[in-house]
Amino acid sequence: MGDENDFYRQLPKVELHAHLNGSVSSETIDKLIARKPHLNIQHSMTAIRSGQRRTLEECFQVFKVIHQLVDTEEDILMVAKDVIKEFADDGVKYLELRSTPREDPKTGMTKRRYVETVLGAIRQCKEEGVDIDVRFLVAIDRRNGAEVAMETVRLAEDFMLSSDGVVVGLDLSGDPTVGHGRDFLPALQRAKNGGLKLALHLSEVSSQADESELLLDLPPDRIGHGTFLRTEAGDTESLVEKVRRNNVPLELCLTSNVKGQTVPSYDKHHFLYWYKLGHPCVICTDDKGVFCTSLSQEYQLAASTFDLSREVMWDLSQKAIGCTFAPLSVKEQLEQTWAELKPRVLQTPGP
Ligand SMILES: CNc1ncnc2c1ncn2[C@@H]1O[C@H](COP(=O)(O)O)[C@@H](O)[C@H]1O
Ligand SMILES: [Zn+2]
Repeated sequence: MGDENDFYRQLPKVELHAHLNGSVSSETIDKLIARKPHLNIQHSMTAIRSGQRRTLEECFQVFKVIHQLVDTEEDILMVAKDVIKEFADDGVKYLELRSTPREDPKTGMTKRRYVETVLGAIRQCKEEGVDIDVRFLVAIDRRNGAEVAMETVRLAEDFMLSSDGVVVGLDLSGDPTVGHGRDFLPALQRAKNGGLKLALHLSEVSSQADESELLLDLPPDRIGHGTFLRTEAGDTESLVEKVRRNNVPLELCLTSNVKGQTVPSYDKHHFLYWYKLGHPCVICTDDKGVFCTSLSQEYQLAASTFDLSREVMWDLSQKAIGCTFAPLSVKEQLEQTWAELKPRVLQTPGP
């Protein structure tokens, strides 16, 4: 009798929505705390455990604490390598990591060095033979405004051309209650014209209808969360219709949304709505460290909540390949990997 945990760990998976500093495991947090005892940071300040919930605002406080712990090149290298290896151990074959470049005059960190360090971690994991293909999305934190956003786009453009295909796109994230998407339109438009793919957090909270309406016209290449797309009415065409017309895949993160209280319970998660429409949906973790989860756990949770079979979950993980920002040759390789693993993983007897 196949154990469900084992099945979901062995299921080959694609992770497309993972914030680097939100993905730091408690083991890595231990190492960081040991490096910086003077900060007096406790474990309870960096993670939201099972059964616990926080407002989204409180979640953003947690990131500030983690950022204090991760403020040198050495920290970033360690964090990125640990996170990549943890995803690989969890059966993730292809990962798109995202992170906001930070500078810190105290440690001498620059935004360019920040990105170079993450790319260095990706390279080292590859050299060490870690069985995972990793790409990077440069993140814009909406809190930092339009000017910084444009700077970030320029940085991303540089790396897109010099990183051997590792930097593939841009993310718009950060506290959704801060700022307005219209301020980021010029930067996002420029990025898109320059060939960067766009993964945008959209309608993570209610009251973002105007912004989503505007940003959906870009259109983005993928949408993070889209929790309130369904209920917010647009002016002319509904937001749902716009998303469907452009066939923009959704990155859906069950635990993140429930623990962050933008979705009242797992069974009310908008996954089911979009899945039933036959719309491309990719299950993701968002912040596996902060929300104490893993991608295999998220797949298992979706399966148990919505009563989906192993075959259905296999299809979901396979369809995610088509939603990656990887070049066609990589997508074909991944399809090959899925095909090779299928008989062994799927056809072992279930419960
Ligand atoms: C919970 N839902 C969410 N909504 C919006 N943005 C989020 C997020 N979770 C994480 N981030 C974004 O990712 C940063 C941490 O990783 P990096 O320092 O970039 O690696 C946060 O500061 C925030 O900007
Ligand atoms: Zn996110």
